[in-house]
Amino acid sequence: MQNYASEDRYIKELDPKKHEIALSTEDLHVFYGTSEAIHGVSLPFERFKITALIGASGSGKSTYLRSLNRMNDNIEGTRVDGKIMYRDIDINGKGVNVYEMRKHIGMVFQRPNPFSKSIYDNITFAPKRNGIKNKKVLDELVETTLKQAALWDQVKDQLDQSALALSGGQQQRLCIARAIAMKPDILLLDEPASALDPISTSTVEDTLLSLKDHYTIIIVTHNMQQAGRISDYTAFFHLGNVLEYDITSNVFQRPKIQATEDYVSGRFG
Ligand SMILES: Nc1ncnc2c1ncn2[C@@H]1O[C@H](COP(=O)(O)OP(=O)(O)OP(=O)(O)O)[C@@H](O)[C@H]1O
Repeated sequence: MQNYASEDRYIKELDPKKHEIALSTEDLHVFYGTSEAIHGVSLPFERFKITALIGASGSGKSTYLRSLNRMNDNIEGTRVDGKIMYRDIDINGKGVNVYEMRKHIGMVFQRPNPFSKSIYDNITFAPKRNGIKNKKVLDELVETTLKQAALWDQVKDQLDQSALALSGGQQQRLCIARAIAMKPDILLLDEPASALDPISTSTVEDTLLSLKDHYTIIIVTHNMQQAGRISDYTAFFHLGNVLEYDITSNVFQRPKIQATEDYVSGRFG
């Protein structure tokens, strides 16, 4: 792979008076043992917008995404330095209740991973553990979240059936519904459509577009067309650095950095 200079970069500044920033990182470094996978990334994530993280395999997208709600804490030997600012709190700091924080910053993984339970129980599992016991409230939560995830019409008569009997695309939308049942502010998605067929992919994309009225979404994707279709901002990762961050149409149509142009035009990746 061509070696581009990491100093040659363009990171669009967002004026905090005009753009409400829901989450940001400041000089974030991630190490696996002694190996540094993320080299000081500073990015803002605007509220109620979709930001796509793109870049070749191994460029650090998933590592960075996982840091945003401290999923890397679960990987032994991992160290994360730098700030992750959420509502004026550095959630990478000591003393943060990670369980509480993840209620605000939820995650959906690449492979649909519903629990081996009914559709209804998948949605209500975490809210119940969180103290919601009222059946009417839980019923409403199931209906609202399944509607938001564009799944209600297909499953409303089979809520007691196993989630594992759903198609891959339906399972992924159930996982999105399960994540939003905790009413997070921010949704992190790691290639949520890469295991799906084109029709299911398109439904998941429509779901994400409708969700951005209520959620700030950060999505890792290998699919350039998908980033172009759904995201407002795009960050281009290369060897653990972000070389370009801008409005998506600029990144794809008027990239400022040669590496970005080469990547989005398919010259490497
Ligand atoms: N658990 C781990 N332990 C050690 N190194 C890791 C681990 N996970 C990722 N890495 C390394 O960190 C770097 C970034 O990987 P990461 O998976 O974040 O990239 P990516 O851009 O998401 O790639 P892909 O698109 O293939 O998922 C790579 O060099 C990878 O080998």
